[in-house]
Amino acid sequence: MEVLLTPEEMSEADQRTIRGGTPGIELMDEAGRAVADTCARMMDHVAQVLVLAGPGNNGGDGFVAARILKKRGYPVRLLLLGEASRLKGDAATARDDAANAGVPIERLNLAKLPERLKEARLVVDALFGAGLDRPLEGDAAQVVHLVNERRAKTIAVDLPSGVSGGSGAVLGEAIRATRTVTFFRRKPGHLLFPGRELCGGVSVADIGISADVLEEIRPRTFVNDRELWRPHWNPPTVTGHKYDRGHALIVSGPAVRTGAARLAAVAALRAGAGLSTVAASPSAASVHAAHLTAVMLKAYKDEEQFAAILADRRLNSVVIGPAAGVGEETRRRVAMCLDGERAVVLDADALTSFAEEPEALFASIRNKTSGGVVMTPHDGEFARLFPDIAAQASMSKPDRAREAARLSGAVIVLKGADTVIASADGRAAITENASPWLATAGSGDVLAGIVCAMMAQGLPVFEAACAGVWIHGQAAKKAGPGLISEDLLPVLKDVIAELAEDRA
Ligand SMILES: NC(=O)C1=CN([C@@H]2O[C@H](COP(=O)(O)OP(=O)(O)OC[C@H]3O[C@@H](n4cnc5c(N)ncnc54)[C@H](OP(=O)(O)O)[C@@H]3O)[C@@H](O)[C@H]2O)[C@@H](O)CC1
Ligand SMILES: Nc1ncnc2c1ncn2[C@@H]1O[C@H](COP(=O)(O)OP(=O)(O)O)[C@@H](O)[C@H]1O
Ligand SMILES: [K+]
Repeated sequence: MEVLLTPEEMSEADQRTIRGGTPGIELMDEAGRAVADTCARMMDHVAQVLVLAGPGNNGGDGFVAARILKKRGYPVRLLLLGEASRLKGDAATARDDAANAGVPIERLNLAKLPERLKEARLVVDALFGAGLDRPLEGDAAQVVHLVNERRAKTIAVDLPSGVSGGSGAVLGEAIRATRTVTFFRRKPGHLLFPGRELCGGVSVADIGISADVLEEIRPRTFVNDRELWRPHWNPPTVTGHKYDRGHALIVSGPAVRTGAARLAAVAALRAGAGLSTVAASPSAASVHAAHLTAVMLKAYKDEEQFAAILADRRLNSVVIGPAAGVGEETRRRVAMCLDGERAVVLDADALTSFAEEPEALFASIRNKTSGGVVMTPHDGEFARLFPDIAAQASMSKPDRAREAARLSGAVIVLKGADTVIASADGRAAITENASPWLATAGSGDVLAGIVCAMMAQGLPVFEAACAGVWIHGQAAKKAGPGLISEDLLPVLKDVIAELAEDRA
C-alpha cells in the first residue's frame, strides 16, 4: 500500500526527522544528490546543465545538485530567481557551498534566459516546490513560460514549479518536466491532473527520512493500488456456494433504455458476484429476455412487486441509476433500495434525480443501519449534488470527495482520469491505472456493476469501491485501445484470474 503525503504532511516528516537529530542540511544534501544522479542518468555524455533556483529550500536542492554535478565534471550554471540575500537557513548554506565549489551563480535575467537555455542540454527546475502557496506571476511566470517554450529536457525538483503538491492544480503557470524527482513519498499532485501530466516520469528518492514517522503522521491519502484492498478480497472457497459470493440486483431503465442495466449486470457477474439479477418493468423485461443468459430477470408491475423483489434478503447488493430516468419514480425506487440492509450503488440518474433535494438523499443514506452506500458521480453529477463543494475551486479532488462523503455518509467515487474514492472517515485513494479509452458510453455502467459485485462479495464499502475502480482500469488495459464498454466484460475474467493467482 503506497501512502501519499500532502505538502503539510511532508513538512511534518521533515520536521520530525530534523527534531530526531538529522540536520536539515543533510536532508537537502541527499535531495540534491538524488537530483544530480538523475541528471547524470538522463545525459549520455557530459554536457551543460542549467539549474534554475528559487528563493526557498527547493532552490537549496538546486544549489546542492549544481555543486555535485560540478564536482563530477559537468559544466554547470546556476541562475537564481530573486536576490541572493533572501536565501535563508539550509538554502543559504547550500548556496555558499556551491559558490565555494566554483559553481557560477548569476541572478536570473529574463532577457538573457533564452540564450542560457539554448546553451544547456538539461535544465533543472528548482524554482518552487512544496512551498508554492500562490499563483506564479510576473518574472516567475515568465521564466516558466520561456523554459516551456524552449522544450528543453527538464528535471523538476520535487514538483514541476507551479504545480500544487496537494491538488495537482497549476497555480498561474507551470513547468512541463521530462522527469520529476521527489523525496521520501509521492505527493497527491504527482497523481492528480493536470499535475500528473506535467511531471513526466516520477522517481522517489530516499533522503534519510525513516518510514517510522508515518506512524505519527497517519497519512489519509493512498494510491489505489491492489495492496490497499486485496486483503479483503477472496477467491471462492473450495466448497463454496454461489450464495457465499453474494447476489447483485440491477434496477433497469425503461424498455428503450435497457442496455445500461445489462452492462452493469453482466459486469457484476463477471466481477465475482455469485448471482446477478435484473429487475425491470414488464416491457423492459421483454427486451432483456432476448439478451440475458447467465444473468436472471425479474419483472415487476408496480411498487408493491418491486418491494417484493427487495424483500429477498439474499439480494445483498443493488445498483440503481444507470439509464433509470430522472424524476420522482427513480427517487422513490432509490428510497426503497436504501431502506434495508443491502449495499447500494447509486449512479447516474439516481444521483441527478436528487439535484433539487440532495438533503433528502443524504438523510436516507445516513439513516441506513447496515449495508454500505457508494455514489459514483462524474464531475457534472457531483456538481449537481454538492454544488457548494464543487464551487470551492481551490480544494483538491481528494478533499472535495472527502467533504462529499462526510456530508452524505456515502463512499464517493469521483470519476475521471484520476478517479478518487473517499470515505467519511477521511480516507481517500487516487487511481492511476485508468485508460483514456474508458471515456466511452456505458463504461460508468460497467463500473457500477463491478463495485456492486465487490460489495455483494462482502468487501467493506471503501475497499469495495477502490477494488471496483482498480479492476475497471485493469480491464480497460486488457481490452486495449479502441475498446467499447462491451469489451470490458469478457476481459474481467482475466483480471479476476490474475487476482486469484496472486492471492494463491
Ligand atoms: N528540510 C526540508 O524541509 C527539506 C525540503 N526540501 C525541499 O524544500 C522544498 C520546500 O521548500 P520551502 O518550504 O522553502 O518552499 P519552496 O518550494 O522552496 O518555495 C518557497 C519559496 O517560494 C516563495 N514563493 C512561494 N510561492 C511563490 C509564488 N507564487 N511566487 C513567488 N514566490 C513564491 C516563498 O516566498 P515568500 O512566500 O516568502 O514570498 C518562499 O521563498 C521542497 O519542495 C524540497 O524541494 C528538501 O531539501 C528536503 C528537505
Ligand atoms: N480520460 C479518462 N481517462 C481514464 N478514465 C476515464 C477518462 N474519462 C472517463 N474515464 C472513466 O470512464 C468512466 C466513465 O463513466 P461515466 O462518465 O459515468 O460514463 P457513462 O455514463 O457513459 O458510463 C468512469 O469510470 C471514468 O472514471
Ligand atoms: K521545482
